[in-house]
Amino acid sequence: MTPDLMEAGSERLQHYREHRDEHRTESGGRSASMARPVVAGEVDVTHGRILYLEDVHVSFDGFKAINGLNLDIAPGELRCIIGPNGAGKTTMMDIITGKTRPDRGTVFFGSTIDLLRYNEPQIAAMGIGRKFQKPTVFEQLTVFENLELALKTHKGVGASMRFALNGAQKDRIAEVLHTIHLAGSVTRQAGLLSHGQKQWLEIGMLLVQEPRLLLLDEPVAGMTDEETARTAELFLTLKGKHSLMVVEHDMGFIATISEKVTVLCDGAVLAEGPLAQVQADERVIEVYLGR
Ligand SMILES: Nc1ncnc2c1ncn2[C@@H]1O[C@H](COP(=O)(O)OP(=O)(O)OP(=O)(O)O)[C@@H](O)[C@H]1O
Repeated sequence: MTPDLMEAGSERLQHYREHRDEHRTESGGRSASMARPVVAGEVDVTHGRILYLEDVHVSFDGFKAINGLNLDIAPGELRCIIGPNGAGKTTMMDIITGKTRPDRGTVFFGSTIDLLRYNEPQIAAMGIGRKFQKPTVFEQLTVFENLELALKTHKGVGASMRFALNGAQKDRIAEVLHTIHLAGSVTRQAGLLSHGQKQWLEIGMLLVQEPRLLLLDEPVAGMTDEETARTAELFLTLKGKHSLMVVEHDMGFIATISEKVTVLCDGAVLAEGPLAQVQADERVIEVYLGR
């Protein structure tokens, strides 16, 4: 790039920054299309939080699905979220990932990024990966091709397979293959994998994108005991390098991986702490564990 072009670019950026606030909407500046794209490296965790929710509310036709939710997650933490059916766990993840807009409240990624100003693709691109309960790998492609596609799509070259991976990208895929226990199945068609392997592959497809925060919805549902144990090992390996929020009903799995557990009920936090502590909480026993 020539110095002229660089100068013009930096002027445009400066102009955009100066006028950014003028584009904010009445609803607290939540016009996602006007938000400046954020790159994952910019997430400021110096205040000890990668995710921060305060007094979040969402109603669906008058029904309060999320009702004054407060939650924060530390960088590198592995947080387990439990709660009865309808507690608001999925809705909470929908809010964090930009799928659902809250009626009010604060949702921050690090201490500077107001997630309510961004849309779903922007939030994914800035480093929040989400894994839904059902695996959604590309069954006709090989394990390697699935990872390659996830990496290329994330890097913005679309779904094209024409672009060759560079050395660092190949290394990243090799590292992820090892992490998800699929290094021996590189050329295997994804459709031929077991349910557990498909789940790991989908987690791998998120990992190649190097997310800061991973939201995982019932990751061990339908897994064999052995697959569940390996998934626990996997999550313990990921902890520290990534922050993880795991929503799960399998209490054995929670007991293996958890440090701090948050119990949601009626759209708010009912209890929070070590598993043994929340399991002994009368309110928790009443609404959830004692059912
Ligand atoms: N789009 C929607 N329209 C109307 N009601 C909704 C909508 N999404 C969620 N709800 C309601 O909000 C409440 C919370 O639902 P949510 O799916 O978040 O709970 P959950 O804790 O994930 O439950 P589960 O453990 O069964 O998955 C439920 O009563 C649900 O019926």
